[in-house]
Amino acid sequence: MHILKFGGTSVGSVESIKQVIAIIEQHRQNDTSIAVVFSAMGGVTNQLIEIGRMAITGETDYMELVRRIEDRHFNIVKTLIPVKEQGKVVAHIRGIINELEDLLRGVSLIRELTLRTHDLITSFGERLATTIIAECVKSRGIPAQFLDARTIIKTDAQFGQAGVNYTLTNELVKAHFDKVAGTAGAPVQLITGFIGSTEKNETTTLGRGGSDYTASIIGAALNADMIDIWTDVDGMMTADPRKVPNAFNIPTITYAEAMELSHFGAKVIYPPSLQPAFARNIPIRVLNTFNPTHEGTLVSRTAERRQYTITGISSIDDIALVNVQGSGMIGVAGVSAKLFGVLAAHKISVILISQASSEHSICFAIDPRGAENVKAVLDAEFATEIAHGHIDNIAIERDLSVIATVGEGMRKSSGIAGKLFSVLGKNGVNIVAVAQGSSEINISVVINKNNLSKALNALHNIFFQSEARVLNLYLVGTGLIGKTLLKQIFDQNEFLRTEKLLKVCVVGMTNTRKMLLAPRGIDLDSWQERLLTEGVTTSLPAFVEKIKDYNLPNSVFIDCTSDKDIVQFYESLLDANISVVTPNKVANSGPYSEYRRLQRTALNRGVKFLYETNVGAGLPIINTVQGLMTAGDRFLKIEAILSGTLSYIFNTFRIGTSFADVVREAKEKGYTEPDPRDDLSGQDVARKILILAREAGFPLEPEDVTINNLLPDSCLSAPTIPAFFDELERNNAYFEALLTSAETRGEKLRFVAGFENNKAVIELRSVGPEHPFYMLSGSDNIVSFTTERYKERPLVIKGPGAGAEVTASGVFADVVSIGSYLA
Ligand SMILES: NC(=O)c1ccc[n+]([C@@H]2O[C@H](COP(=O)([O-])OP(=O)(O)OC[C@H]3O[C@@H](n4cnc5c(N)ncnc54)[C@H](O)[C@@H]3O)[C@@H](O)[C@H]2O)c1
Ligand SMILES: N[C@@H](CCO)C(=O)O
Ligand code: NA
Repeated sequence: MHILKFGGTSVGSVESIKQVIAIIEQHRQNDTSIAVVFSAMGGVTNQLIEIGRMAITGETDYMELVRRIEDRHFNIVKTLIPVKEQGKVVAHIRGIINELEDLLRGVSLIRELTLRTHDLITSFGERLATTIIAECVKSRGIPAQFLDARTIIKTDAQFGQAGVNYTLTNELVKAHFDKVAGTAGAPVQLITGFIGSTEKNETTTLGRGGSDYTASIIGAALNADMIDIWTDVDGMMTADPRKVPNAFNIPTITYAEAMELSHFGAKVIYPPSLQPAFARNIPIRVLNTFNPTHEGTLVSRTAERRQYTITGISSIDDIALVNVQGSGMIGVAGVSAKLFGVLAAHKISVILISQASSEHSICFAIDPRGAENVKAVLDAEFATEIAHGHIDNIAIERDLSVIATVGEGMRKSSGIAGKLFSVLGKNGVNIVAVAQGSSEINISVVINKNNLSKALNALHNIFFQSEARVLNLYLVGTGLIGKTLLKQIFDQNEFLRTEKLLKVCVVGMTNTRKMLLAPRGIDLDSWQERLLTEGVTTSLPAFVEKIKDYNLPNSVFIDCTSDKDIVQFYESLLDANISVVTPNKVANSGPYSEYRRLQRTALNRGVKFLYETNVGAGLPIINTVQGLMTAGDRFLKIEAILSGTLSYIFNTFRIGTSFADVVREAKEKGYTEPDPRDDLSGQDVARKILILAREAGFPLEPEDVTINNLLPDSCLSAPTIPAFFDELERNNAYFEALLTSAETRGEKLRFVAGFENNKAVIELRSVGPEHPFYMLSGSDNIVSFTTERYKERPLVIKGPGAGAEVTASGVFADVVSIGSYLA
């Protein structure tokens, strides 16, 4: 025997009832013997409750609502039953509605609605729906029979949520089905869900999940092979898809997991109502009436081997936490008995409990709507203890949520809690309380409500690993480097997704004119167009505020400008657990205290502040210095060529050519700063040697760097970039003289930065063929580190140190390393 149960949405309309009939026919063709349980048409139960309420207050409009219910049912008859049979069925329905109307007249006369009558009124929903569907099924030539569950399910008289008398019920169910099996054609039993009756034949209802309960009771009594719960979603999902867009179907789940998940708000099934079936080890499938070929979710005692260590993540979005603490609780037996005794006596349901072994405090989560009441109750109950100072005031904390991570795979497997806390920590989600039962299949954490969506998505992303981890990027600056970076991300996305399980998603971008924020991602093959058409006027403060508002997990802010004002936002971004990656040197080359503060903030927040491209573009210079420092080496001396622009210029400039033209070429090749005066003045190199010295452990200030000027004063003071180029033209002889003097000695011009004995000096030198800096070409940078461990021969890094591709690539590598760190 196979039991099918169809919920309210499955029997809510003509179309869905057609689906239901098709599913029943399918089973008949497969020759399975079935019994089918139905809920009321979607919305009807609530309408009946409303009608009852109106009837007691004497409002007569309730008849209007009754008419609407009647029309909805008649409409099914008219569309799904052949005309010649309609009269009989309409009369039948009319008869049932008349009974309801008589009952309501009684209620409105005596102005009283007992729970008993309330149950009777709501029973009409299932009775009407099942009657009609039975007629529809029969009219299709399928042998079928309407079965009023009140004749087989016997309960006590606790109206509203009646307790089932299993002994009697099981006997009646078996007897009925035995009799049916002996009847010619063995008609399919179409059964009203939700209702039963007392021994005195008074109508009762079975409470929440009532029709599932009916299916479960009958299935258990008949020892069914399977129970199918047909609903309007493809089974249970790994998380609520409204909160976690990447949630997906769970193919198999255990009873225990289903129970844990549903307690935390996964509403597809209500497992307590399936208890009779669980007890008999009857598998249950959750299926979609509107997508009947989908495999849905199989709920059974053991789940098959899983791909993931956890099964699902669920949440209760709004809870309050009550904290009872005080020195008088330590080592005193009976405090918790008293506490929870009082809560039970006041019918206060506790969602989660946590007590640390110090016994100094107990906290528990409750529905926030009851918080005031709980406080009053506990204040009264513990008045003496509070007065004597044994217990502090009862404290209530609100605006919290609880997230449950559930799965049999967590049992006896280490590292899961570690992963969970680490992900939340790296995303700046503070954990207010924690609970894990010894069953180990549920770890629950209480967090601030405003972090709920971020936490759910971050956890889902990390635990369901076959899905790539998402990095959310915000890019400021879509100039040379920014644009190249976007192109590189676009080209590399597929590789990152498949090989590194990393999904890099650009969710915001801005330049000086427009900004665009799209939490669902911006397509990188058309970002220019989108920024132009959908972007709004740039406001950096607004951009940063939005980033914080979105509160997306694994967020990275990328500053691809040379702007001085953006830097002020870094700290607050890091503070909000957003990593920062930048080729912009401004932040790291201001006062030492600011440099230090950013480092500290990132460290304290567990996020990253990365700037490899501050020195030597994509060359691994910063990482190398940091590596040596971490391993305890000590820096003695740094000597370097750190300007790609100046390297290119002195490798290209010849007597008889224009120095200004060579500078223009460097700019066109993408080597110069947005303002090339920064390169030629030595400012850019000064910043770099300052940053290197700081990374090497020396707290240098900008004024500790001496720049021996390369340029004549008139060039240095040029007010605009065009004026600067004019001055370069005018001073061509000066640059030729420099070059000639070097060449006559057989040497080359090199703009060298040196750091030794706490002093940094930058100057133009001419070096001979024996010098390691002689053999450089193009935009090459070179840096030579003399350290305690690299003393005899220095550690040298050399290669192109400027240009769009190599710089963007260095920024990209920083971004990807954050992806690995967060994983
Ligand atoms: N070119 C290189 O080889 C190289 C190497 C290493 C580091 N860098 C650094 O990369 C950074 C970017 O250089 P680039 O050549 O791409 O510059 P760019 O002038 O081409 O681009 C700068 C972008 O930033 C935007 N921008 C500037 N201020 C802004 C603000 N306040 N708000 C929003 N957007 C703003 C501009 O609109 C533009 O899109 C600089 O800090 C530079 O020092 C460059
Ligand atoms: N303008 C810089 C870019 C690299 O930081 C240079 O020429 O070296
Ligand atoms: Na670098």
